[in-house]
Amino acid sequence: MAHYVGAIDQGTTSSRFIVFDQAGSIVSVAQKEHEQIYPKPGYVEHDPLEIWRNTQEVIAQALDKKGLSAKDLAAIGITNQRETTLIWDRRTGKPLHNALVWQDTRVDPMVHALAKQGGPDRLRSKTGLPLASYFSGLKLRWLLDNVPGARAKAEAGDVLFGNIDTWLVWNLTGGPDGGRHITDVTNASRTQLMNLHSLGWDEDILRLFDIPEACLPKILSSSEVYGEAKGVLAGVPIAGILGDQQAALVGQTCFQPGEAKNTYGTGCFMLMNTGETPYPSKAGLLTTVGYRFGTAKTVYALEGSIAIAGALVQWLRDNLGLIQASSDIEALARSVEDNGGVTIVPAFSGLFAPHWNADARGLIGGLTRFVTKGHIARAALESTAFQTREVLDAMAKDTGIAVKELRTDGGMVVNELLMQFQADILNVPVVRPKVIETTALGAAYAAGLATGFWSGTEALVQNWAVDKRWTPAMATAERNRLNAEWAKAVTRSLDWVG
Ligand SMILES: Nc1ncnc2c1ncn2[C@@H]1O[C@H](COP(=O)(O)OP(=O)(O)O)[C@@H](O)[C@H]1O
Ligand SMILES: O=P(O)(O)OC[C@H](O)CO
Repeated sequence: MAHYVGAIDQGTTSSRFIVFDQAGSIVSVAQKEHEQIYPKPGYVEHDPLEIWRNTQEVIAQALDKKGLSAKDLAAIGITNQRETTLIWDRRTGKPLHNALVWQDTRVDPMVHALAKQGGPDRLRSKTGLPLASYFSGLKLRWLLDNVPGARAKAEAGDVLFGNIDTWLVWNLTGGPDGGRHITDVTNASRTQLMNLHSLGWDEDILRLFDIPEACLPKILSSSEVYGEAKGVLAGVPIAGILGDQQAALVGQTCFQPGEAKNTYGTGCFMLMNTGETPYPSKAGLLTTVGYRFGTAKTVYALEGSIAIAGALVQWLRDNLGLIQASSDIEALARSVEDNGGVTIVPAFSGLFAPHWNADARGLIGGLTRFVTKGHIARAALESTAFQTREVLDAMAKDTGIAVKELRTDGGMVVNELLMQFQADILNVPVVRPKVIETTALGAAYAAGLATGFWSGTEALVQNWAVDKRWTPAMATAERNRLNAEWAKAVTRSLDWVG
């Protein structure tokens, strides 16, 4: 009998394959980074073939490490960086262009043009999303307009569109040889092409964006058997698909309305379960699909998306050479007592929630000759905490719910300095669960629920356990002073270009 469930977690910086047992504990893991391609300012691309190769490699490695094979897996789930957009040839399986990553801002001119036509309100009420370069729809439009011959082939159904989930399922189920062209409702909700109420592609928006429906995948639930894998996982049912932030919501077992989690990876994303009807935001949040398990009712979420969190740590490492490894930032930040008056606003792709200012750009403010590398490191970590505070305030404004404690996960939460500062600046306790790979865990849960490996959500809630809790320890006056400095710096970063 198969004792485990596997999950592919294809993130912005790396691909992982993780094997979980019935208790939701990690049995084996393998991970590989892929190249970030920056052809010009504002452009961010990934090579889809590299992602597919890495995915196959990490699957084989994770199984090998523990002497496992496909027979040991009851099912696999897939979770992925959302919105990242690619098109490929149905016959050859070859991508027609690098994938346009969610952070890529090349469609800003289209955003401005559509805004003049009065699009934003219509789009928000139908899709829950503001008009922004972040989502897939306009990225797909750019590819169809700019890759020679792509539009005609897409109209004929010979060129397929997908986010990374769709690309991986299609390849895992045979590629040109009968691969399934599907997505799940959470990923579809981030294209800005899906109607949040009918959960189908919206004809009006397809017309507005000039997208042929023939190239779009079929939208399915987040938890059902989509097909069997071929290759190294031959015969294993693929039974769960969730965008990575929704997967973390499931992995953190936020199944009750009002429960929320915050995932600190390349970006930082807070999602709150808002129950079975879409909850419109007036405070700059996104309304999105949280999850849909098989034929059960769809659960919606409010989301505060922050584009740059861990990516700023990577930037200090790769572009400035201040640190050798991301993990070095904590010691460097601890080498000083405070931020020395420095504030960093990492508006590298504009500012996302709650500002949605495409023309914002990053700044480092408050520099004096006193400032050292340590202060820069500290201000970099603090920027994630300040952005999270803005998002939590927006959640409270929209829903009237003051989160009692914040469940965290993602690559940055090993950073204890950040976790304490986060609790201090929110004035809310911050909790880290035992398993911080909740993104992969959520995808595994979706797959295991569909195949009966887990009996229901109650069993999953039993699996969740606290590793560490940080309680607020900062004086109110200091918190207010720091928050005011942050607000001032944000004002200066807005509308920098354009
Ligand atoms: N100790 C650390 N302190 C701060 N940031 C870290 C630390 N370790 C990793 N990171 C950051 O976490 C991010 C990776 O987290 P992960 O959840 O794997 O991201 P993703 O899913 O977006 O690929 C990177 O941006 C990295 O810079
Ligand atoms: O890869 P992550 O974890 O930074 O997540 C990216 C998000 O899905 C983008 O919306």
